[in-house]
Amino acid sequence: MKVPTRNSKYSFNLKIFKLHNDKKPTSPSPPTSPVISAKRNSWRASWRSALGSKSKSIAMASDSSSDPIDLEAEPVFFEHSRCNSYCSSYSAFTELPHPAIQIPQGDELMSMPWFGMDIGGTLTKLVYFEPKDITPDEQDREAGILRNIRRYLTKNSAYGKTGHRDTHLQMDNVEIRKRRGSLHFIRFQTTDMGNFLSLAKQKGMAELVTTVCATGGGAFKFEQDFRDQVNMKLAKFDELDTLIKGILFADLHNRTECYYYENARDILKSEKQQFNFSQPFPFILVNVGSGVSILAVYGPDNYKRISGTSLGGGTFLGLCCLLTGCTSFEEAIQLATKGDNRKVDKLVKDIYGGDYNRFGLPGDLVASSFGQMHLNDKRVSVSREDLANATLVTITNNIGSIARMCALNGRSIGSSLWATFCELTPFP
Ligand SMILES: Nc1ncnc2c1ncn2[C@@H]1O[C@H](COP(=O)(O)OP(=O)(O)O)[C@@H](O)[C@H]1O
Ligand SMILES: CC(C)(COP(=O)(O)O)[C@@H](O)C(=O)NCCC(=O)O
Repeated sequence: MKVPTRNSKYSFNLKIFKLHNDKKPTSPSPPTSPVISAKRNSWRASWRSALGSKSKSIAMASDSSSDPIDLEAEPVFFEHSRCNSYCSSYSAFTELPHPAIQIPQGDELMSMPWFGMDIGGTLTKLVYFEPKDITPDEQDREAGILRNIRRYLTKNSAYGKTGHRDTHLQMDNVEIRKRRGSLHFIRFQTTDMGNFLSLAKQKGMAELVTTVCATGGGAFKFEQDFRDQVNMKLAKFDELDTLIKGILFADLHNRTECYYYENARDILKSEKQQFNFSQPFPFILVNVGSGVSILAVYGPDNYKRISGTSLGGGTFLGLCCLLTGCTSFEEAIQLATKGDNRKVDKLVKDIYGGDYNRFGLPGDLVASSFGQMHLNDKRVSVSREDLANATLVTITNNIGSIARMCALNGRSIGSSLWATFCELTPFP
């Protein structure tokens, strides 16, 4: 994967690295396409019925185990916030819980308001379902507190010091558990959890909400705080299980969610294009949060966490703050947009004087990230923007390389750890 290095509008949204089989199949041949699409679409049927959707789909036994993974294909992406960070949270209340998860009985999860939370290492993502099909009768019966919460969340886009509603991500006309309404996406710094709990208490949430579906490490870390401060129980769902379900949910409700870059290798010609994610399995999912988890996904309920790296979004932000003195992600990205990593990194041509032809390494390829920064004259001439850009390129290139290595290892290493992966990937 090549990450844009200059003159491009950055957003840190590399979350899904799709290694898809859009290219000609290699030996052995996969089934003919009608069979593939019927099989691959089978997850949609069960998904739709779980969500109570009326749309028709092909219902067949799910088995995508013969699908190859094309290692040469370009990665595809989902918009960062809606489908990735937030998907854990909204899938929590759209999906049935894992059998091992203790879910409260009765109406605790069914009564409004409906919230889902993903409490990550950096950001907490809160999803609120606003019912839009409230009958006059229901409106009369609606408790004052519930109405106030609804109004407070939907009329504002900033809450407390760091709370922010991403209005551009809002999903309207969504059907969940036979109710129709909008999904609102709110985020705040996880370090602000204390303030969030105070605000929740102040708005009367504690009197109305007894259980909230939650994913992410913070669902464990803050469980007791929720109980003690707002008398709320957390129904915990695993973040990676729900991540996959959330992606499928988002794609089902918004077919333009998944995209890739055409001509990705040429930044001037590269163009964002919609990607058809209707036949998704198998794929490699790279979930870039504070750290990075890499999953091989074979079906909605069939995946493995095959690798990870501690060099993730948190590293980009942390290093940028250290190197440039910036204090927010937005600032870091702004700086990176204007910088030039070539003033910081050592390129192949800085070493070879041009391309390293024998192994196909172009002169413009980064040979050594930050490789010029040991030289005083280079150090004094770089800008904060260049340093931010080089940090972004370092982190994203590294994630891309690891993701690709994971796929390649799957082709060549036949260990038990990789058993399913190898089985699903007919390696030539
Ligand atoms: N507004 C923001 N504030 C902080 N980090 C952000 C923001 N927008 C994007 N990010 C990036 O996203 C990363 C967090 O991603 P996320 O998926 O929410 O991870 P986590 O679940 O670990 O909190 C940060 O480390 C940062 O690189
Ligand atoms: C521990 C995590 C799953 C937590 O998820 P996050 O809050 O970063 O989204 C993730 O940070 C991770 O996979 N870190 C990499 C650990 C490793 O394999 O080196």
